[in-house]
Amino acid sequence: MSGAGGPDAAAGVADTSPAPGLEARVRADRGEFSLDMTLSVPAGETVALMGPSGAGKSTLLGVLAGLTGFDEGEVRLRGRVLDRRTSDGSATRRTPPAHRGVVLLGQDPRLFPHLSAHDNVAFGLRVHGATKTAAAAGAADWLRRVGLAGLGARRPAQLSGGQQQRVALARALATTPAALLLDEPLTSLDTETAGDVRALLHQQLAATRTTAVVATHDAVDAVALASRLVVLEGGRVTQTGPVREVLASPATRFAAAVAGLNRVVGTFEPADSTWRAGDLVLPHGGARQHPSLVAVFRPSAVRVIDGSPRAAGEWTARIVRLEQTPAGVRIRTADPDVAVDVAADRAAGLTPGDTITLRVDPADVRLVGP
Ligand SMILES: Nc1ncnc2c1ncn2[C@@H]1O[C@H](COP(=O)(O)OP(=O)(O)OP(=O)(O)O)[C@@H](O)[C@H]1O
Repeated sequence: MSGAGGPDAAAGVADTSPAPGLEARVRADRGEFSLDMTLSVPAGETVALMGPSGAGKSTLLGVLAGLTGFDEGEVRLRGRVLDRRTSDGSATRRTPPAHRGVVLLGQDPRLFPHLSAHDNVAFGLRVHGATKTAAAAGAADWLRRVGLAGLGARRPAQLSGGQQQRVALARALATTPAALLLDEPLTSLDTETAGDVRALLHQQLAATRTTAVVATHDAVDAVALASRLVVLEGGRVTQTGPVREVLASPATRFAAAVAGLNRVVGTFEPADSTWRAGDLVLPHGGARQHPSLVAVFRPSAVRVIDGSPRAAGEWTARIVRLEQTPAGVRIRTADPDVAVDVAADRAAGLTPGDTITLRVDPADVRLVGP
């Protein structure tokens, strides 16, 4: 998208950079924990934010919403500086939450319990200056858009969790925020309801071209809602890129776990053009001779076989843990640390400490850079 109207356009210089959406450079110190990162969400796009518990996702969203202070950095929206703080604290700018054009929607819909669904949405519009008539019409229109036409008279207590989240979404989007922040918005919903609300979110974010950040623990949310994924660990960005690229080539154990993949760090042996990690040896074309390469493969691509290893891709491993999964059993092994998904009957009789022989077809393994 061109930056027509920006300073370069005024000077007659073609500007091919994306229109500025939400941009932040934030350092926030919280005793033992510090958040130190940059974030850039082009206008109209959705970025997913994933990280383990305590990584700093909520802290970042709080900073962006103006609810949480930070120690150094800047938050900009549509090119306008909302907050700025230098390390010595001498130059600060602070825009209060109500004047930022940013809406934060969390797990809890936070509806007014004494107001009907319709009035909850209309209230948001009234606060933003709509007349009573316009607010009523807007509320009715938005309740229809989120699939709640006919339920406007109900109070939150008379709605299911998913319906309440739809009302909260209608209330948030009705005011056409410059940025929408979603903090695990589907976590408290059952799988089927979460799927419905996820589809609605996707549809409405796309239709309204709202600049959005969605913090989530679920890769399905990232794939369904976002164009880019930012992985945050220990207050630092460990990987960022198009969602599917990050999930296909996870740079950390956390990102691999999110993608449901094994990520095994090994070494390239130029002498025999192999890649190895412990007893796992795979043929290697030698095209990318990094000293340390990462093998990425699905837990379901690994088989437990009888006998001793005889070929490339077969190795012995010690079981450290057995986890029940809906589809069977996940076997965890050490040196290298690998997850293996097998049917329940294949895992019968196995216990932690046992040694087993495993096999992965080298064709099912992708060797990626370190
Ligand atoms: N006011 C505070 N004072 C001290 N530490 C804090 C404060 N707020 C947050 N923290 C710490 O900051 C870290 C990041 O917390 P945050 O809630 O942002 O993580 P998160 O990624 O959102 O986690 P979760 O996925 O569990 O919600 C945690 O270690 C937390 O204990």
